[in-house]
Order: sequence, then structure tokens, then C-alpha cells
Amino acid sequence: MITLNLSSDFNCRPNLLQNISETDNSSLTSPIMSLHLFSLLIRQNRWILEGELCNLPTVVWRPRFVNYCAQDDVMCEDELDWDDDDSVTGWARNFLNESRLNRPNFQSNCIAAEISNKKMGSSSITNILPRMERLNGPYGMYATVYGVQTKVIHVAHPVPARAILTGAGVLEIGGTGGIPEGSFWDYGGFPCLQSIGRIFRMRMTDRNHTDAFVTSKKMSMKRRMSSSSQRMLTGSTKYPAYDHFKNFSGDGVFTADGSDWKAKRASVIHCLLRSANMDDLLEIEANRAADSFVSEVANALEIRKSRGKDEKKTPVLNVVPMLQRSTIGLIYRLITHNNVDFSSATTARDKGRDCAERAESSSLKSSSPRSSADLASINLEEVSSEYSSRSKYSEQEEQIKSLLPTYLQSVTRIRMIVLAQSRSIWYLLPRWLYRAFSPMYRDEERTMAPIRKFAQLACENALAGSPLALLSLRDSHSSYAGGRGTSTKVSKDLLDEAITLLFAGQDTSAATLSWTLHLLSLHPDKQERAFMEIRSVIGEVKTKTISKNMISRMPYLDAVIKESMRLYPVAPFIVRKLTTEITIPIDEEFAGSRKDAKKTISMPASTFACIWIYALHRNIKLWDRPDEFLPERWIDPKLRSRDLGQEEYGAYMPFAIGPRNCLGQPMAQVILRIVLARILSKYMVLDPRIEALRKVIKEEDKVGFSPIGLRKDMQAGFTVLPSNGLNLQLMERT
Ligand code: HEM
Repeated sequence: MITLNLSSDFNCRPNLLQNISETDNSSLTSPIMSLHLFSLLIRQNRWILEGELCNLPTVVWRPRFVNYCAQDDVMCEDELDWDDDDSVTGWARNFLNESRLNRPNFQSNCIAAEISNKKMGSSSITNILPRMERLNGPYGMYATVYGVQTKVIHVAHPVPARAILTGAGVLEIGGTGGIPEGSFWDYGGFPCLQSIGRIFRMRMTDRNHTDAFVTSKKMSMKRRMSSSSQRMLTGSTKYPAYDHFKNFSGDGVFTADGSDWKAKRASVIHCLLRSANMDDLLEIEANRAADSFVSEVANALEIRKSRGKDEKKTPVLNVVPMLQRSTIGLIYRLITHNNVDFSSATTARDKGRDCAERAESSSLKSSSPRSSADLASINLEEVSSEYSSRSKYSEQEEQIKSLLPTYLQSVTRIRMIVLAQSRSIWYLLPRWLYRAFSPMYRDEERTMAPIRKFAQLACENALAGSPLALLSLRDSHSSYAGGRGTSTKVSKDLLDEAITLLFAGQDTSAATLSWTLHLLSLHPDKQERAFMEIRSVIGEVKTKTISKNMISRMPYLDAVIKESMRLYPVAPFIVRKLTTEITIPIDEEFAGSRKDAKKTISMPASTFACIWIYALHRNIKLWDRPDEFLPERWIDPKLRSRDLGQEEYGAYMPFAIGPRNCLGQPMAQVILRIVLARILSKYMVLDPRIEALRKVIKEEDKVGFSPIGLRKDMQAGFTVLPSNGLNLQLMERT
């Protein structure tokens, strides 16, 4: 039996693990908290009776009340006034003084600063790595006990990660020896299953699988797995680990489960990725997104000029909202074929213009993706009815454009609310209690209103032949049930899918581009190399459209994006619930030379597994110089050979792996490369803090100076953006 010291943080199993716990300032006085405490105690004792949780060091991790509304709002600019030289110099002096405290270890100090616990929200993400290293369980895993029902395993190693995400090893049990046609693997796009099956001598029992698919009454028949082979093939499920997303993305493909998910995923892949001319559209729209970014910059400069700012100085601009506007335009047009330009520049120009005139010009002048690509698949009646209702369309376009700023603020915020919810006491309680009593729920509802409205307009505006219109015709997306926020025209399923796709396509791309620009601005030499490569492929013309063929000839640009996604995977962790017990061999290093050492480790069914993609990507055992931004590691054979992570399947997974990996990955790969190449060919991006530091820095400091200390903290949401935006100088290339 164990003793809990209630006056301190929860620590348990002192025989098993180092003294580790999360500390926070929340009190334990509320009745709900006491209940929780009680449940923890029961659970705690049960663990002892049951024995070790999968031989892992076990920690009781107290859920936090997270202040998700912290000042940490990405739409805000830093408080620093970049036009005021004194304030900038003051910041630089302060930064240096703080960093100098521990000289001569200036560099390591900077690294420590990056993973420090400065902000409560981001600490949960940035602090996980050192915690895992300290615990050093088998494969660097450790277990957590949340409450009566919940046990959690934290994973930052490819072996358990791929076992959990892909159900690898299944072939040995099923003995099918190949990928069954139409199975999960078909949809997951999961390669080399066989070799992985061979690598793990893994036992997966079918025990408890039904338990894992226990569903709500409403969906039970739909969700239940349709065949036993499918059950066997799934080592894990999102249900119910993603239930706190349900208010946001409903039953869209991201949150759906079982056969409902399977049907939806197949439909989305069919309508989105395999729709006619998607390849051409992607190229066109990625270039348009880059054009939109350029016009955002021009617009910001114009505004600055009109405010009488010093024209000689290169202005500092927060590029995050600009990238968000560019990427939402891209994904919106791709899924609706509705030709709306969301950049702030056009919105400003549009103001004051007559609505009818705007309707005329947008329909006639536009290089609508639909006109360039999809006309063949649309019948003439539809085309003429579309043109006769031109003014109606433009009204809706107007509506959606004016909703855009609120929509972007809301999606940025909902990321934080959803994460905060999963780390709060509400996560452990029934959903009805959360809905009835939580102020967080009311906030969530307020935040969701513009998101639902935006998605609904997208569904209504979707032109025939577009992915959303095609989806609306499919059985998988025709349910009108539970219609909060839905119109009579738009099914609940379609609305959920539109919310999912708009978010998944926009937020992740904008965040990845932001992190990449951030890293390049801190490493001008690497930026220059990327620029030279782009220039050599596209030639001198700066605004030239960039094609897929061109980016395939840019290996360094490819390496830059891979490296940026390694350091800042925008989904820093993902969660699954194990549907079966999974057993993997214990790594030799952990087992040591003890004769009685166990040879395997079992992760029991029903356990929640938190796969830390962020920590996997920076695991010192997998990556040489893991915290450094080294795009060269992906192309230089010498550097490559030092990274075990490049060989090991599951060590690098910015898009996740397995049947529930990112279905938009092929699109994202093209979007990121084209937009980035276009931006870098037009601008040199500089972090203004470097110049400010250069002015005050002393010679002796330069020796140990590392840009790592200037890296931005991560704003904690279920996806991560640079906190407080990203202020950069964009100097036009000559
Ligand atoms: C840089 C770009 C992107 C990154 C890094 C990314 C990353 C991811 C990750 C890690 C997951 C797994 C999430 C989880 O299991 O919790 C995921 C799922 C998903 N992504 Fe992406 N994504 C990106 C772009 C896109 C795009 C452009 C789309 C589509 C328009 C998209 C649609 C989806 C969908 C629908 C899922 C859920 C799939 C399922 O559960 O079956 N993503 N993405």
C-alpha cells in the first residue's frame, strides 16, 4: 500500500520512480475535486493490487484548471513597439542580461529558456521532453493515472508509438500476410506493414475489443465495427479520447469512429483528393494563397504609410494572421469552388464599392478554379442557374467575408478551449455535467457560433462538382440528426465535415508556414541557401507561378519543411484508446543485464495512449543535435547516418501514421512547398530581434550566441502556433 501526502503534489510509487509531478496553483477545496481525489485514491490502491501498470513508472497526474484565456492570444501583436528604438534596445539589453546570468553557458541557457516553464499553457508541451528523459522507462514511456476509469500511457518512442497507431504485428496473429483490399490500411495509406509485422514480435489479444467500441445509444449500430477482421486490425481508436472535440467537429471524419468513420474517410478521400482536376486546382490555389499573402503585406505597408510611419525603416509585421487569411482562402475555395478572395487587401478595397458592381466583377473577371478546371463535369443547367442567381451568391460571399475575422479568432480560441477541457476536471466527469455547470462550455458555445455559421455558408455556397457538394450527395454525409446550428439545406454530417476540413486545412498549414518562416528568420544562412535553390529553378521572375514540377526540383526547400515540422509538429501530441492489449519486447537498454528482467511489456486494453510527436521528434536517442534547426540532416548522407530517427518508422510523424493518419497530407505537402517557395522568392524574412541584439551585444557574448534562445514559445492549443504571433521584417528581394 502507498501513502499519499495530501499536502504536497501527488507522488506515488516512490520505489518505482523519481519524484515527478506537475505542480499548479489550483486548490483542492471544491467538492468535485474532493470526489476526484477520492477516486484517485481508490484507483491508486487498485493499481497496487493489480500490479504495475505495464511495468512502467506510474505517476498520478493531477488534471489542471487551465487558464485558457491567458494573454497568450496569437492575434495580438507583441507588446513591444517596434517603431520605438528605445523600447527595442531596452528589450535587447534585458534579454542579454537575463541570458548572461549563467555565462559562460550562454547557449545551454538559451536552450533551457526555450523549454522553461514560463507559461502555464505551453509548459505542458515543452516540458514533456525533459520529463520523459528523467523517467527513462522502457522506450521512455511512463504511465499516468487520472481517475477511476482513466489510465494514460505517455509515449515518445517509435516502437510503442507505431504499435499503438498502426496495430502493427497484427499480421502475425491474423496471418494474412498482406494488406486486405478495402481494409483500414487501404484508407490509411500505410506502407510497409509487413516489415513492421516482422520487426515486432507482438502479441495482440482480442480481449476487450468490444468494450473499446462501446458507443452511445444513438450511434451504436453505425459505429460498431462491421467485421471481426476490422476489429483485429485496429489496435487503437480515438473513441472516447476525442469526445471533448465533439462540440467542435461533431461527427466529422476527425472525430467519428468505427464504421461511421470508415465510410466518412472513404467519402472525403474520394470527393476531396480524387475529385476531378484536384491536382491542377491545388497548384492554382496554392499560388493564389501566396498572391494573397503578398497583397496582405502590401496592404499592411499601405496602412502604415497612411499612419505616417517612418518609410525608411523596414516595418515589422505579424505574419500569422496574414498566413491564416491566405490559407483559409485556399481551403475554402478548394472545397467549395466558390471564388472568394479573403485577403484583407481586397476586403478593404471592396468597402465602398457597390454590391452589384462587385458581384459583376467577381463573377466575370475571376479566374475561378471552377471555370479553369471543373466545367466539364458540371451540367449546363446548373451553370446557367448559377449565373442567374449571381447577386444571391455575392450576398453570401459578402456575408462570409465579413464573418472571416470573427471566424479566425474563434478557431484560434477553440483550439485552446478544447485542450484546456481535456486537462481539466471536466474531462473526468460525464458530458452532461460539463454542459450543465461549466463556464468553459458556455464559452465554447459562444466561440462555436461563428465557426458553425462560417461552415454553413461554405456548404451553402459550394458549387456543383466541388468536394462539399459531392459530399452532400453521399450516404455517409446525409444525416440531419442533432441539428443545432444546421439549416434545412445543410445536413448535420455535412456541416461537421465542413468545420473539420476548413479547420484541418487552414490552421495546420498556416501554423507550419509560420514556424518555418520563424526558423528561417533566425537562420539567414539557411534561408539564403533555400532562396538560391528556388531562384535557380524558377529563374529571375519573382512572381512567376510555381508548379509541382518545380518544387520537385527543390530538395533543400523540402528539407527545410521537413526539419521545421520535426521541431514544431503542429499537432504536438495525439491520443488513442487501446482496443486490445498490446505487448512489445522490452528494449535491451532498459532490461539491463538482470536475469529476472521481464522480456515484454504489456499495455492493457482500454488504456489511453498519448503519443508525444513533439518529444519523438526531439528524442536525443533518435536525433543528432535534436534541438538544432539542421535542414541539411535530410540531404547530407553523413548527417543522415547520424539520425536513427530517419531510419526508424514512427520516429518522424508530423502527419501521424496508421489508419487515422492525416488524410490531407498529399495536399498539405504541395501547399506548404509552393507557398513557401513563393514567399521566399519574393521576400527576405528577418527577425527584428536579431538586429536589435546585434546593436547591444558585446564581442564576448557573440561567441556563445545561439538563435535557439530567440525561438518563440508555443501557444498551447491542440495545435500549436507561435505564441503572440510572429513579428518579422519582409524585405523585398531585388
Ligand atoms: C501542415 C499540414 C498538416 C499537418 C501537419 C496535419 C497533421 C495531422 C495529424 C497529426 C493528424 C492526426 C490527428 C490525430 O490523430 O489526432 C491529422 C488528421 C487529419 N487531417 Fe491533417 N494535417 C495537415 C493538413 C491537413 C489538410 C490540408 C487537410 C485536409 C484538407 C487535413 C485533414 C485531416 C483530417 C480530415 C484528419 C483526420 C483523419 C482521420 O481521423 O481519419 N490535414 N492531420
